[in-house]
Amino acid sequence: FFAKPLPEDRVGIQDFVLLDAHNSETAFLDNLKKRFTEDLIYTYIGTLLISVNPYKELDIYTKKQMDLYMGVNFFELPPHIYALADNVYHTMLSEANNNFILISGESGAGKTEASKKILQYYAVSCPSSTLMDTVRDRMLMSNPVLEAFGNAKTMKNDNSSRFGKYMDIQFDCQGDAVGGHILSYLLEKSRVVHQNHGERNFHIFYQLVEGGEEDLLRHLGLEKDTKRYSYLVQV
Ligand SMILES: Nc1ncnc2c1ncn2[C@@H]1O[C@H](COP(=O)(O)OP(=O)(O)OP(=O)(O)O)[C@@H](O)[C@H]1O
Repeated sequence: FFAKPLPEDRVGIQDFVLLDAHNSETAFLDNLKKRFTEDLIYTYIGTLLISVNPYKELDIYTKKQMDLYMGVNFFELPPHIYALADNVYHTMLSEANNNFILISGESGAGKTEASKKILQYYAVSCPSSTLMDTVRDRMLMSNPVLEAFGNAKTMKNDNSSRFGKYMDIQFDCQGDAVGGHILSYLLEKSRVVHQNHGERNFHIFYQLVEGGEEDLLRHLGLEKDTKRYSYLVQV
């Protein structure tokens, strides 16, 4: 018998709880930096997950990685967002209670991407039924629409969410997803008429003007040239 091969992760300390200098900010940051330079972007503080944005595609979100983390004890494998997602799911089922994942960080930290990784993980790992597929498709496929209307390029992030998002997935006692909600709040409406220097309006306006079909543009009285519209070319 062969044990599942563990991904390499022997850089620094995987869990800050084990850091000797536990009240030293420098030691904390050094550990994060050391791991980050080896493309290890995740580190735990107990059950809390710290993620550092790599700003490049890493080979850590494959189906193989998902399989590795499915149903495995939280601390058994190197820190990963899949471990967190899996742990929350199983805790919910075993405790028959609501559970939540709170994602926070400054603009560009990777919150939106993290939420998408979690959804993708559930899409693959949760039991599948026709209803589940519908829920899954709606949760996953609503993202591009929400991002078109609610995201914009800012100085910090080319795809910055300019609204808060609350998302819930409802599961039955078997662990099948049976429904969900996505609520948006505090949309930065002022961006429609004013953007700071170097920033852009919501993606949808450019997508419409540049990518809209001729008939639609004619119907809306628009021309295929974003430079004609002052709300789209503020400097
Ligand atoms: N895990 C990741 N792997 C690779 N690239 C990432 C990852 N997370 C984030 N990025 C990159 O960083 C960019 C910004 O991330 P994201 O939009 O998730 O930030 P955010 O915290 O939601 O920002 P905002 O608060 O402005 O919406 C992404 O468009 C992507 O290019």
